[in-house]
Amino acid sequence: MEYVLKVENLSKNFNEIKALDNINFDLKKGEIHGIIGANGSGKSTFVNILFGSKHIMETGGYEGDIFIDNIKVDIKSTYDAMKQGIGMVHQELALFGEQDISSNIKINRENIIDKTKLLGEFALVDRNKNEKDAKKALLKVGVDINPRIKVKDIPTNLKQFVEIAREVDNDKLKVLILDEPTSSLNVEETKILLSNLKAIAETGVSIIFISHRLYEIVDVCHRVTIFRSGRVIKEYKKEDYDMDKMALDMIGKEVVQVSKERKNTTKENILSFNNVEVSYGYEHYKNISLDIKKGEILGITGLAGHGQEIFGYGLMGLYDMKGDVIYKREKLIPGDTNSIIKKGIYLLPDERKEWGLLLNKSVWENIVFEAYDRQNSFLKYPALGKLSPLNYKAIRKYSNDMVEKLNIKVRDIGQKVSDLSGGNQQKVCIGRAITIDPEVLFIGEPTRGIDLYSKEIILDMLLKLNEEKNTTIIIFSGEISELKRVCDRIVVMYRNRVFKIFDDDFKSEELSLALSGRSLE
Ligand SMILES: Nc1ncnc2c1ncn2[C@@H]1O[C@H](COP(=O)(O)OP(=O)(O)OP(=O)(O)O)[C@@H](O)[C@H]1O
Repeated sequence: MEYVLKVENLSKNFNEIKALDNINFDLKKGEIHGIIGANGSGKSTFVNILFGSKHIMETGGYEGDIFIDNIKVDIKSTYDAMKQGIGMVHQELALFGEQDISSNIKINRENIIDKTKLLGEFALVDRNKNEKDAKKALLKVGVDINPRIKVKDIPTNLKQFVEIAREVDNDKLKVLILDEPTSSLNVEETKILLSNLKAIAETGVSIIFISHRLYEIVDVCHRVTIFRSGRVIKEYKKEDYDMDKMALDMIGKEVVQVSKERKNTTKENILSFNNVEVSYGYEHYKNISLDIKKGEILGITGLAGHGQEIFGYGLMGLYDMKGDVIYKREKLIPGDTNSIIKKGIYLLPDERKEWGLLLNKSVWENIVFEAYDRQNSFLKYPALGKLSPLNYKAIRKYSNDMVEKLNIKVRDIGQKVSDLSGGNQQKVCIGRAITIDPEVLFIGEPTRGIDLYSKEIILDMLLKLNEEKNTTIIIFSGEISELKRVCDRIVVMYRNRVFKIFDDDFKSEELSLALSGRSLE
């Protein structure tokens, strides 16, 4: 059997945490090999080792052997990995926003105009050829966009395609590692990417594919390896795929899906957007109106790039919003974030880099700091305000409870957030939002990058927050099946406007049609 990559007895410790324990893994030429596992099960650590990531070396390296084309290799840096033909797209995107798409794709592989034709020693970048190459690579991954556009002006879903195109442009690429490449893509874009990955694999490139979406894994992968607590629990061949069994292997117990009994009948609006205008980059939204009802869970959905995030982002100043916004009969100034938060509205954006996590601080500090900072919570002597010392006993109890309730995988609440897996960092953010206890909570893609067990825990927490505290929750997300389970109403955005609002029959064919701007009539 022709293995392009083989891994034997790979282990990795982060101090006392055993992130990987004797992993054996192989990858055939032209194979798409899926890796699945709960948050914190070691998937990213595994691929970070293969890609020579800096933080692996800085934390003592790894044990075990890695073979490329049957030759043992020592991967100590990203450079070593790239020399072996390994390319990787991380969970957190790494592009240069101020540069155009083609410069990002051709980075370190720029075409140079023949020096002999030039005076002097310096070489000139051949922009035309770069753009042609970039266009070719983009088409290979399934998108047709102008490579001259600056990366900062394209939405996250397109950035994901640009990053993959950057790796695919490398004609020495043997192994392509994709860590949750579809988490910011909608159903259509995911289909496009998956079918193009299949075509790329057919050209002989081998792919390691990490995802929390089982249906994608079984669609695109020839083989799947399941990680649990840093170990390989099982390997599935395509003919043996069974999603229920795979889920059970991954989590170690059955997952029960939560859902809401819809009963919100209030007519009272808590927050209204009246003919507002929103803009960012090249996008412009005009005359947008939406009433949000007190105590409801409102889902806002749409294909990526159609504006599901504009209300939360506009109100909190991440996008420019102008116009009339009324909160409990009072006029709000969009972008005046501090006073809006003080009034009881909070936003947890869908992009991780916007979360405002204090990466070098502990889990407990991240959970309580905003409530302490903005609301003087967790003080030993509340009457003294900020002069009071913190009530560490209460903080410890509260943070431990939150860690348990949200199933956050941590050594203890003193662990630095930067040391947590991506999914567990996300859960810390949700813990922070719950701690602030807002009256209105905007939350973007709350289950992105979250394993299928923890997804239910998060949705259940949101349901409880809504039921017990009557918090109005606005979830903007592309995960329609989840919205259907937990929302009172669902707004479908299409081409920069509110296309339709559904308040009863979520099963209707109309909801799917609305996503592409169509209706039954
Ligand atoms: N730099 C680090 N220092 C300490 N512990 C770390 C560090 N990086 C990762 N870990 C720990 O290693 C374990 C595996 O994390 P890893 O990121 O590989 O999980 P994952 O399966 O990719 O999770 P997710 O699905 O959430 O992305 C976790 O317990 C995590 O807290």
